[in-house]
Amino acid sequence: MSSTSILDRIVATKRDEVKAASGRLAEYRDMTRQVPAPRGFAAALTHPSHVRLLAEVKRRSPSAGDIRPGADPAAIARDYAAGGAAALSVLTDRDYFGGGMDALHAVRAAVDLPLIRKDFVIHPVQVWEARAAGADAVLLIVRILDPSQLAELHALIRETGMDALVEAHTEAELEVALAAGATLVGVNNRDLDTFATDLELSIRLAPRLPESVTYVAESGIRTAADVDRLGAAGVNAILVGESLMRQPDVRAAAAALVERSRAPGMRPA
Ligand SMILES: O=P(O)(O)OC[C@@H](O)[C@@H](O)c1c[nH]c2ccccc12
Repeated sequence: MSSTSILDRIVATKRDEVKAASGRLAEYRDMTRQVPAPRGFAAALTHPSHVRLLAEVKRRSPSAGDIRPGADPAAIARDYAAGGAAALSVLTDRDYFGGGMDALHAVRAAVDLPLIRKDFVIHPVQVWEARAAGADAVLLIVRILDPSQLAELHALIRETGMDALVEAHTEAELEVALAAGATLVGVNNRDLDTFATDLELSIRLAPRLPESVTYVAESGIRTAADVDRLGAAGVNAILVGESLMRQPDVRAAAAALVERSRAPGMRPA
């Protein structure tokens, strides 16, 4: 029996979205002249001895269902900023994650932190659309791109002045990310085909990362003890969505992780 994975379905949806939007590429490119230059996203996630929090606005996911239905992205973003997040991730996929470009625009207007457009990016129009909305970085997922697409999109993101967060889920994908020249790399602890999450993955792969690369551990991060383990492994930043979005007091929850991530000796010298 063959089954279509959720990731395949999401990418099929993206192909439709991109087809509908591709005629607006020039319009988005023109709009980028009116928006402020990108803020340093990777720089905000890099500190010699602290772990930095990249906090995600995430209302829903295919694995968890509703996480915080009806959440106001701008209000969540302000709470994350007040809690000490270094940068924010905004899911712009509508059908599977309950996000949207409207959420990215709203968050851009609400906070000054660097922002990443979190989506399943497969086409240049999505990069220009992100920059036109004031994004400072764009996610690229190795698993859904062939090497020439990855190279093309990576180069385009850098040309716009944004940073690319290149996401891997296996050692082989990590090698592809590094070979593409990525200087900001994420290891997603969640398998996008099965949704199984294993925090150990980003710890196991940490030694593969050169010192010059900013390393982000992604998904399934909940507790101060998780931050300790990831910090000891040398990660620069943690990408956290669901566990923060589920808290009644989002600001306090973010602040608790941030406090831990600044503890002395958090990252090995
Ligand atoms: O909600 P979590 O488990 O804290 O995970 C956040 C983030 O890592 C996750 O949303 C994510 C990482 N890579 C992605 C790619 C597409 C969609 C979502 C993701």
